Amino acid sequence: MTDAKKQAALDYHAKPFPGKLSVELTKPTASARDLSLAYSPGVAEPVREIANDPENAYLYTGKGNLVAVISDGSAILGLGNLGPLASKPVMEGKGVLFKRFAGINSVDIEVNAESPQAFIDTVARIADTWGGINLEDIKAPECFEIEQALVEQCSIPVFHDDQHGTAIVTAAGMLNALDIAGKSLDSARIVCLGAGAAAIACMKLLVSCGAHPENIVMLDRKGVIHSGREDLNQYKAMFAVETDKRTLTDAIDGADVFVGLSGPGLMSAEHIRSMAPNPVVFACTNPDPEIHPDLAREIRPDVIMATGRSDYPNQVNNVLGFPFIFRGALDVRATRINEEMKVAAVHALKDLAREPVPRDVLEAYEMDEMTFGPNYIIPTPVDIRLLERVPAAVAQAAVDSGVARKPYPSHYPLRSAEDVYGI
Ligand SMILES: NC(=O)C1=CN([C@@H]2O[C@H](COP(=O)(O)OP(=O)(O)OC[C@H]3O[C@@H](n4cnc5c(N)ncnc54)[C@H](OP(=O)(O)O)[C@@H]3O)[C@@H](O)[C@H]2O)C=CC1
Ligand SMILES: CC(=O)C(=O)O
Ligand SMILES: [Mg+2]
Repeated sequence: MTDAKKQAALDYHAKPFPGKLSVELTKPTASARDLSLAYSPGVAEPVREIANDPENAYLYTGKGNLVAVISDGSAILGLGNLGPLASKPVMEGKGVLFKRFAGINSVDIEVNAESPQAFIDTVARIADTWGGINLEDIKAPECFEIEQALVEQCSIPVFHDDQHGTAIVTAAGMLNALDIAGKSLDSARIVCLGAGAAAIACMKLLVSCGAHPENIVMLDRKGVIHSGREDLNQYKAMFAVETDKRTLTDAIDGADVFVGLSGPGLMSAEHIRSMAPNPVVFACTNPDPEIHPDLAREIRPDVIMATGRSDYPNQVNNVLGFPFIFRGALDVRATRINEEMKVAAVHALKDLAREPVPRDVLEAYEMDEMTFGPNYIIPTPVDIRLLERVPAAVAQAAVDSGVARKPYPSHYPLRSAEDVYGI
């Protein structure tokens, strides 16, 4: 970023007052009567009702439309382990996106935990008062153990966004990009740089969608994850292949697809030059991708290029996933976000990209045209149709797969993030 853009980003967060979120009141508080209902003595009535039946928390508190965004700051974007406090702008940012795109209230919680177990215990102890828990920017491999334990211990959806949100959006974009490139997932040769939270989940979901594990070469800091390595954790070991390739240079030669979920600037001009015709490059590290899109396009005019950023075409970023997935899950009071719900979200996102783009989206992006093709493989986050389609698909999948505690919402499809209660 230029110095001017860096300053603009700091000013945005600092002025006119610090931070990006605020709490608002939803009931009148002007009179003594109002206060006697909102607080003492009136507040005792819902307390008694909830003590009698915990389900009443959905009726008398904001629980049903409230998600906790929880991090330990151990993998903040691609910036690394900078700790809980430094993660707060990102977690507030996730809250902004929950509210802006899906009308979901959220509070960020940054946990200073000395171990995965301490983190699990902290979250498990507060879980009951939320509608859902969005885990964010927790590094691998700890994130896998943390998420699994919390899914098992909690009766509300627990979703590690960097794993599943990223994987859902990547899979949707990938299916479209390969289609545009005249290729298919089941025969594509895929290189994944990174073997952490996002990378492992993305490759797992691509395999569920039709990619062949033997066509995937994954790399971590030590190079190619191959069957001869003895330093692999169980998650990386799932992707170990028999190969004599050892470096990114070896692996990328002739590859159809590059997925970067690793660190900035790790893909060189030589790497992209050596890829197969019509290469698909998802350089998804934030804020600075594995290769700059301008450089990628200059070297490979035939590339289908995506990044995690808002300021270039094809934003493959979990912002297209978590607000809408939680919307659907909350609205049917799902006990978890299962594979069926994730796959439903993939297809809703993928299919929407193939429809004509509304004028207000073009205006928001200052474009005359966005048409399904190399520069438009996935919808943009401001597309209101996401709120209509993705929660509906997720909610239906939750009902069909038996994890919904309420029927498919009668007020669906949703038309506005300001009107999500169906009142
Ligand atoms: N666009 C999007 O929506 C999203 C993008 N991301 C991006 O993905 C990246 C990873 O995030 P996440 O999975 O949560 O983090 P993790 O810490 O869980 O994983 C990071 C992975 O990157 C690997 N890595 C780091 N540096 C290098 C390197 N020089 N060469 C090869 N591999 C390297 C690490 O290797 P090792 O295992 O050896 O340490 C590790 O496997 C971040 O940059 C983040 O911004 C994440 C989520 C969403
Ligand atoms: C987008 C996101 O969640 C990340 O880069 O970590
Ligand atoms: Mg993240």
